[in-house]
Amino acid sequence: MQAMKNSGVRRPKLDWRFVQRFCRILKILFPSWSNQSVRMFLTLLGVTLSVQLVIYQVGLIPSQFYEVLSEKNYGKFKNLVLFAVMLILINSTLKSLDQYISSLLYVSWRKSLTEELHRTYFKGRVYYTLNVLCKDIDNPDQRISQDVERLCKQMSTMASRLLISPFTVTYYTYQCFNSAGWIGFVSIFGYFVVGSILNKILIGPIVSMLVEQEKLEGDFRFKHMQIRVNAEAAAFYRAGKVEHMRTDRRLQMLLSTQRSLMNKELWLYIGVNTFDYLGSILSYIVIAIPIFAGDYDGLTPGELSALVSKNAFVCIYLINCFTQLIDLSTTVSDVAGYTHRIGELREVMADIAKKQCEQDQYDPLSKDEPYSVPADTAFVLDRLSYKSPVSEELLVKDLTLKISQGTHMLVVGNTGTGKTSLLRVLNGLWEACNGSVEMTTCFGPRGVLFLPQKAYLTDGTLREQVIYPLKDIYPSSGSIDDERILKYLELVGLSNLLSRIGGLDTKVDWNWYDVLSPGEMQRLCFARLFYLQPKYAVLDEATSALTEEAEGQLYKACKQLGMTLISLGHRSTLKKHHDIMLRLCGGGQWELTKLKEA
Ligand SMILES: Nc1ncnc2c1ncn2[C@@H]1O[C@H](COP(=O)(O)OP(=O)(O)OP(=O)(O)O)[C@@H](O)[C@H]1O
Repeated sequence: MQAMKNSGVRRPKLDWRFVQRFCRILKILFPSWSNQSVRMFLTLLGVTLSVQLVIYQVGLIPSQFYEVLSEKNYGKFKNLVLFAVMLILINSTLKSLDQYISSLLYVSWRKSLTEELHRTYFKGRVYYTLNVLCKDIDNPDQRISQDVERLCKQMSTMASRLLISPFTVTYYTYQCFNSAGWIGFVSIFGYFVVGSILNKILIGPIVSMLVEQEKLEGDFRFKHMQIRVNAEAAAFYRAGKVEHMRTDRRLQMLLSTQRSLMNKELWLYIGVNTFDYLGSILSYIVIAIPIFAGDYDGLTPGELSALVSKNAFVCIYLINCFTQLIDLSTTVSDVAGYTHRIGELREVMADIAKKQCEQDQYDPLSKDEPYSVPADTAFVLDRLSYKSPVSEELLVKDLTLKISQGTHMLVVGNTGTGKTSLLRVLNGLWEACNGSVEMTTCFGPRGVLFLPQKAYLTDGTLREQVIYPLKDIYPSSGSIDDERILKYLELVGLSNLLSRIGGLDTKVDWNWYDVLSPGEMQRLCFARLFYLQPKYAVLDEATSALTEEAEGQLYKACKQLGMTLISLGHRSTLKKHHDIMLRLCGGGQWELTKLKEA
């Protein structure tokens, strides 16, 4: 909403930018000539052309009936009926095939476009920056799931009509020119041009309103998702009333925008329908011109009515081709709206990905020359200063320190002093304002692993929770891997979970956040840590929901497994597990103290 109100932000319209964005999307939908979508598209073209040939034959049938009936020729009449039935059967089969291929195209397009968006979305840290730090774009999830779906649906419904129109327009223009002369042909074309200009004017405001409506649709859905995810917390507050009010408020905003959109669409509908019905009268005016000019004076009434019927079909069909194009206006306005939303998302994601790629090039690990930092060091911070993205005040100023193997470090400080932000900077999620931070070891099982403050559980089986973020177990380990997982589940005190769930690989359809207590979630995250056994474990209040005794056991186990710990926390009992302590004092100040003598 805010973005739309900014005077600097261009409103989405049916303009050149739309054409560019649309062409870029087309490139994704049709990546190469040998692509499946291209083959389907060509088949669709073949089928629609065949439909047109059959329709042309069907259209000529009434005039043949006039002729046969006025001659009272029973034999010809019988053959004509059989011919007509056959044509209708072919026609209905081809039309069904047309619908079927359009649906297949929709699925294929949706796959290509969504997968392309996913590729950039999940590249590096793009999804984080987009969802947490980037304020330029609303509801990326909705754009990827719903907007792509609707765009592909609308395009697939348009496809066959758009595909065929150049052929039908050319053919029926030629026929119309033959039967009604240049006056008929020019008047029909003029009529179409006027209709198109009017429609372009009427579509203009609809596109930007549709974009706004989709944003509000996303906000409304997000509100429901928020309640779904936090149902228990809301229920403890007995927050039904307030959430009801807030959710209704979002619904009202959405519905009022939908109403305004419909008001604008009303004018477009009036335009489209008037164009349709005026078109049918225009066809008779076009036919009337040669009749009143006396061109057909020599014909008998039977011949004249057959000719009028044939000419009427040709002219009506040409007008119909144009009205079908004009009827697409509402679909075009939808396509334009979704194209802008998806195009905008692609552009922002590409920008973020490019920027992150440039940043990563400065990563010393990716440089060719040997790095001078000792191998037993994980992070080197040199006069590092950072701040939160929305504030100008430094959280930490000129922090210089090395995090080395075997030296366990505790980071403490008041709320909001920037402890978790330090980890964000170490992980490359946030940029430093000044100075440098270098991660001199890799990320993952053999290097550094972060346990964030909010335990993250993915969807899937218990095994998938434990081995996360690995995709599969180590292929060679087989049953040894099972034993390791079971051992670590026991070590963290979660063996009961295994019997509760029914096995490591039992498929679960619940949300892990709903069935585990915060303590159990933290224990599960430790099982993950033990399984992955990194050299360095960065723990952000990872034991806050556990007893001090459990905390002690888990820290001991980490050390026995050879991990160097970097912990954040408020508890004084944490001190005894660490060698040095970094205190963040706020306002950029910090102090480093030794907890144990070496
Ligand atoms: N995504 C964000 N966008 C803008 N500001 C943020 C964001 N995340 C955190 N901040 C702000 O940055 C400051 C430091 O936050 P941080 O999470 O590092 O605090 P912390 O010291 O870890 O606090 P706590 O002890 O409560 O975990 C806070 O003022 C916070 O509001």
